[in-house]
Amino acid sequence: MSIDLTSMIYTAEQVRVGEQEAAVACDVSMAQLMQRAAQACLGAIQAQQPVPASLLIVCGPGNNGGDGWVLARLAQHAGYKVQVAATAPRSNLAVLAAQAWRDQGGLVLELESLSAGHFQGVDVVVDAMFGNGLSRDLTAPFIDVVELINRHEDDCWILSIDVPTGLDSDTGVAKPTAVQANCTVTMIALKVGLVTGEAVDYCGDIVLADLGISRAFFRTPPTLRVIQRNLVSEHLQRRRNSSHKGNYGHVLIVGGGAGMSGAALLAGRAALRCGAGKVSIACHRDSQLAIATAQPELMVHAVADDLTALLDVATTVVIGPGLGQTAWARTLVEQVAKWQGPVVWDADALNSLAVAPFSKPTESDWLFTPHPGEAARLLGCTTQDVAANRFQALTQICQNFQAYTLLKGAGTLVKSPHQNDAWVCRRGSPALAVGGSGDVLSGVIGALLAQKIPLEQVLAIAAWLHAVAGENAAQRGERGTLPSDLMAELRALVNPHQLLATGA
Ligand SMILES: NC(=O)C1=CN([C@@H]2O[C@H](COP(=O)(O)OP(=O)(O)OC[C@H]3O[C@@H](n4cnc5c(N)ncnc54)[C@H](OP(=O)(O)O)[C@@H]3O)[C@@H](O)[C@H]2O)[C@@H](O)CC1
Ligand SMILES: Nc1ncnc2c1ncn2[C@@H]1O[C@H](COP(=O)(O)OP(=O)(O)O)[C@@H](O)[C@H]1O
Ligand SMILES: [K+]
Repeated sequence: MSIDLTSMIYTAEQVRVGEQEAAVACDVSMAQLMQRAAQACLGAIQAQQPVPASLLIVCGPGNNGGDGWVLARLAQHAGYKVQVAATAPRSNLAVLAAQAWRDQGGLVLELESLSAGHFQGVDVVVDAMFGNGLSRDLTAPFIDVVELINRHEDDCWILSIDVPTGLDSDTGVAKPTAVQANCTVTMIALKVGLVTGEAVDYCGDIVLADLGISRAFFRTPPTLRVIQRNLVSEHLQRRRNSSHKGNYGHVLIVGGGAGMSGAALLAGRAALRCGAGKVSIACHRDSQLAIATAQPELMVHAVADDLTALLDVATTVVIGPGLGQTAWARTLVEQVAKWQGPVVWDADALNSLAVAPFSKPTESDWLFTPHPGEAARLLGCTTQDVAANRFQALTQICQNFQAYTLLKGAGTLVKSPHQNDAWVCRRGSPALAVGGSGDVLSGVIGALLAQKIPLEQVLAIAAWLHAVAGENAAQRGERGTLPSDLMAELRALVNPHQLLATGA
């Protein structure tokens, strides 16, 4: 069976340990790996800029710099004009590679002396300062060089070797800034820090160079798996011709407090468009008319304080969209917390749990969909703490609340409380950065749960559908895309067997 290498994501430590074991298993030396790494970078440059382009290669002290030194030699042999700016090499391999460059007559500019003038006529800048060995925040001169490189992003094509310098390869956080690459050629495996959080602003196109040791390396189980289209199509089979609405569940959406009817409406619409058999809304009396008028297929109930009758007929509950934090909201949260069945907790329902948690009934399955702010409240930390290590925050919420958890934002992360596997969604668009997008997502999850998509997969599938719907809606203009625009896209995406033009 062939492995899709780009679907498995590892921590820096896993790569460090795994690459050494894999190299031994494949009888390849570290020096050979470095040679192959440089060769892979040369390939990426050749695909972008043919000879005789001009290259500026900026090398740091470790093996990332070593890759840069080897590349300098290979690129010059290939006919490129090469300048190297470097700090003194410290790792053994980098020392040897630097010497080989000098032996070939290559000149070297001190990193500290690098200035805007050196970028004149340069077509390609290669960032070989730090890779997965970045151990602390950047300081001078590296931070100045990163800023200098970024100032030339319009006139040069920027390639980062392994990881954009400054980006933490585990967390995707810039420390405190990072190279904004057009392309990152990453070695052996994709790293967590390349696919979540801020990383999407720095890496550009990511090219994976497996350096010929993948067959041994990929025995290591990954930290994250990339959510892929086939997971979605596997679980969204054609409907039986004889089926009826009773086969597709009954979603109850609890939300729509006074003045917040829109959020519940969006969640309800998304649940309908994703195939729920029936969708009811339990909302504040002030919101009832607006929701019922906007979408006749929704059954809209004004609830003063008692959800019993609605909970009795629901197969899935989504609580949170437009719920607010009033005493009314808290009464509803208390009742849903005792309900036995699958519950999606979103928005203010999560905030309510953060303030006063309930223990989950054993018969219930809870699914949490926090954005980083809500995640911080659940964990009693700051949003910055969550951003500093999204994967850790995800894992902690999962453990603390025994909830299937989806941490929102670019590179959405998903984890089950029962399995070690976690997922990352590499699809999506900043078009989704608008109020109401999250409400749509909670409706999608509710609909999928109602249709009996397994708990272990449901958040991953919903994240992918929502992200790709966002991408597709953004085709008509990223800025100004509305959550309402996702509905038609979702409808097409949840019918993969119909071969509609979904653009996915
Ligand atoms: N191993 C292999 O098989 C292969 C590895 N490959 C390549 O090697 C790269 C990993 O190499 P690496 O481990 O040497 O790490 P790297 O990123 O060069 O940096 C470490 C150096 O930087 C220093 N340093 C760190 N942070 C700093 C800071 N903020 N400011 C200043 N200094 C700082 C740190 O010093 P220290 O923390 O020890 O004081 C150390 O000297 C990997 O990304 C890939 O490109 C490929 O060739 C394929 C085969
Ligand atoms: N830049 C982005 N890239 C990918 N997805 C995004 C981006 N910005 C927002 N999203 C997605 O949009 C949704 C926003 O949800 P949320 O913050 O809860 O918004 P709201 O509460 O206003 O509905 C999440 O699913 C999030 O992952
Ligand atoms: K780098």
